[in-house]
Amino acid sequence: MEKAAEQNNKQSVPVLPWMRSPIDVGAFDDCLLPLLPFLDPRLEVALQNMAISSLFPVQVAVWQETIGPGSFERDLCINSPTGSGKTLAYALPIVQMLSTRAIRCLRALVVLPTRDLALQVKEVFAAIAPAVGLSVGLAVGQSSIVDEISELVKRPKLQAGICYDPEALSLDLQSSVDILVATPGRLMDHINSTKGFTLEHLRYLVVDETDRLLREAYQSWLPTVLQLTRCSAKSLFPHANTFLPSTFGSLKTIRRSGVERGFKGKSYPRLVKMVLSATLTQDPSKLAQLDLHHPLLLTTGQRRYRLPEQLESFKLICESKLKPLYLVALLQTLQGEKCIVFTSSVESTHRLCTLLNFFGDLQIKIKEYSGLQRQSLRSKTLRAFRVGDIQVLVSSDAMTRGMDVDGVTNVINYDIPAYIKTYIHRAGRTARAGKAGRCFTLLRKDEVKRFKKMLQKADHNSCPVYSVPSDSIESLRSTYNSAMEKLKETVASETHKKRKFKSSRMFKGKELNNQKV
Ligand SMILES: Nc1ncnc2c1ncn2[C@@H]1O[C@H](COP(=O)(O)OP(=O)(O)OP(=O)(O)O)[C@@H](O)[C@H]1O
Repeated sequence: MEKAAEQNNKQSVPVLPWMRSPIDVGAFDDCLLPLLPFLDPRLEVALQNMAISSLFPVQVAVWQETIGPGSFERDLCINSPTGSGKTLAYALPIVQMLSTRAIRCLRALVVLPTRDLALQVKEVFAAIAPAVGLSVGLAVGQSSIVDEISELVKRPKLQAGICYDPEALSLDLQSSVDILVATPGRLMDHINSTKGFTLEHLRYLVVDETDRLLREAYQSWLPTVLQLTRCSAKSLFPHANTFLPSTFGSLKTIRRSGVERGFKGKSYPRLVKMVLSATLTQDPSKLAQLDLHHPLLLTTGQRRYRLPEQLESFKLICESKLKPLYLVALLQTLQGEKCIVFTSSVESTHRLCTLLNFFGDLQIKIKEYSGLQRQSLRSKTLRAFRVGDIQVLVSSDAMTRGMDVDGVTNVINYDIPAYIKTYIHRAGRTARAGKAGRCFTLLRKDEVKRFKKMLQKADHNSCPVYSVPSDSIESLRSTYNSAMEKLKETVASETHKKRKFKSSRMFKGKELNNQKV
């Protein structure tokens, strides 16, 4: 026992020296808005309109390091549990800092791994930024690239009959947004091809869900952004010979080499980075990619992984083949409370959702949400789930990260997550913002030990068995058998359709190739 605990502790000692002396977010209390030093009164009103009357501890801690005495001098790495309010923790100080800007140009960029997540974060900025005259844009590929460009870049009004120099025109393009929330792919599209889209004035870069974003290269977006925001002789006075509006009035934003102590070789004002996750990586090689300046870690307590305090975990132990029955019985006891059921793959998400919908008398609206679906369908499902038209969402891990849906009181792991990180992100869809929530995990007997060990990594030692009455399982058997029959038929017909579709596409492809020859 002791040996295991010792090993766990050893694992949690970070390799990087700066990670060993973090700011403990746990030492902060909530802070009522009127008591928050330097808060712009216009932002206070905007927050009140969002029904926010005080800031959460992580938000107070970040405020201290940005608007407070910390003055954005260090890059911030924020490791704080799911639902603790990380979005506002970075959005509020950025908006407050930019509230005094004279000329509109792109000064803050927030990058997130998925469209739905980017949309959600944009909503938070959109609720506060207009109060101080700032505008927020979204680059996620939701609309056509042409529409997106017209929202991000302002074109000069041209008068008919006058001949314009195209070179001069492209210099006149200006950003329509101060803050941009983007997914990496669309960001790269704009960097590569949108005239007038520039990162030369960027002052804040937020990498939300950092460990997920660092796991994949996403068209090398990070090295590209870092390269474009690095100081160079050219970026010192980019258009020295032209009288651009951007060189007037916004001199503060022009990058120049700093001579201040600690800033040698860095541009100044340097690009401030804020990186966040509920399971922030401690891997030095991954963090090195971010090129952090004198980083400061903000984390809650000693443990690397933490679950929300209000989360209760339960396990349901059953044979593999009885899992659907236990799930249905559990859903019945939850009586239509908002619930997310997680599976291990997009295929099993589809199968499970189809099967559940064959249990005719459940009287619960159940839909799937997975990476297999078109984005538009996924967003539609999510909207319906938000407003309560759907009560149960069966999801693959596409849903695990960051999604904030009000009123989700239960999370069910139909399949045991492979890692504690996955458990944290799944379970974290409930028990958010200090509210209560429950996470149920269906387990085979032989999985119980592994599951217990996994939860210990997050210091989560209480996970009692949740018993489903055996008579409710028995009463479901006949419905289950007929639902399974229907599922088999549906799967067979879908496989047949897929094959037909595939072969018709191959045939069309061959025809096209023959035409080319
Ligand atoms: N100061 C506050 N007062 C009341 N509610 C708040 C406050 N700050 C944030 N919230 C609410 O708390 C919820 C969780 O916030 P947020 O999505 O930022 O959490 P998070 O830490 O980013 O979680 P995750 O790690 O899952 O992404 C949201 O519904 C948000 O509106």
